[in-house]
Amino acid sequence: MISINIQSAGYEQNKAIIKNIEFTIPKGQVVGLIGGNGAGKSTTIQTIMGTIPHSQHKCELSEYGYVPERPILYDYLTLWEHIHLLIQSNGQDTVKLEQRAMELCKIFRLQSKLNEYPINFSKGMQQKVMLILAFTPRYDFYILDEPFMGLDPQAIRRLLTMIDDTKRQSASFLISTHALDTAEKLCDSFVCLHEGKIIRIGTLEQLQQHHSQSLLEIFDELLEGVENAAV
Ligand SMILES: Nc1ncnc2c1ncn2[C@@H]1O[C@H](COP(=O)(O)OP(=O)(O)OP(=O)(O)O)[C@@H](O)[C@H]1O
Repeated sequence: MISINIQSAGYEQNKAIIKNIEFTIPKGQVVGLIGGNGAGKSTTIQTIMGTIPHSQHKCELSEYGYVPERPILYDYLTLWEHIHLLIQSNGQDTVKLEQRAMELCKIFRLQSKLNEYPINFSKGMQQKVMLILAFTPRYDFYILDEPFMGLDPQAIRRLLTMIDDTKRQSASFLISTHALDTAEKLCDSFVCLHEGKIIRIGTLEQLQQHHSQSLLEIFDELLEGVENAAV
């Protein structure tokens, strides 16, 4: 189980963007981080990863796979060179990693692009490259920031299958997304953020409380409640 405990975090001294973010990610489970634009999802992820400039937090992580919100690619490396760089810097079995990377390139239909430069790929193809790099080594924990963004429907289905398979091997996931219909089916529980604070935590059943609603309807109601209370 991974425990996230963030007292406060922000980009400038004494200017907290997120506050009191506490939740756990049980082994073999997918936790969805949901919230509107600017709610603090990426800031929470950056804090967990220890890359936010100012923070008071306690999150003990070992190695993990990470897909950033926007693809991070080297201008002068081909797809194969990106994979190779990752394999060389990783302590796991090189042959196994190469096999796995090639398998993932096939899954995402990029096997014919190995000698091309990802910097020139379409947005969705670049997203696939980030997924291939994150899923090549086997980790116990993965942080995926908006992983479905730009993916075609086939790639979304394949990613969902990959997450499910990886989860079965006891890996945990923290996934930030606006794709609430997908999140509803994928995630075991949800952390709902608004203006840098948690407004609700729970499974879909716990969030539904009285009657069956979609995650989108629940989130809409939660926001309405918070906004009305603020008036
Ligand atoms: N590098 C930065 N410097 C200063 N402020 C930032 C920076 N990045 C984000 N912020 C601010 O932090 C707040 C939360 O942003 P964050 O990116 O965490 O939201 P988000 O929930 O991921 O939003 P979105 O769904 O739009 O990606 C916003 O008010 C944003 O302007």
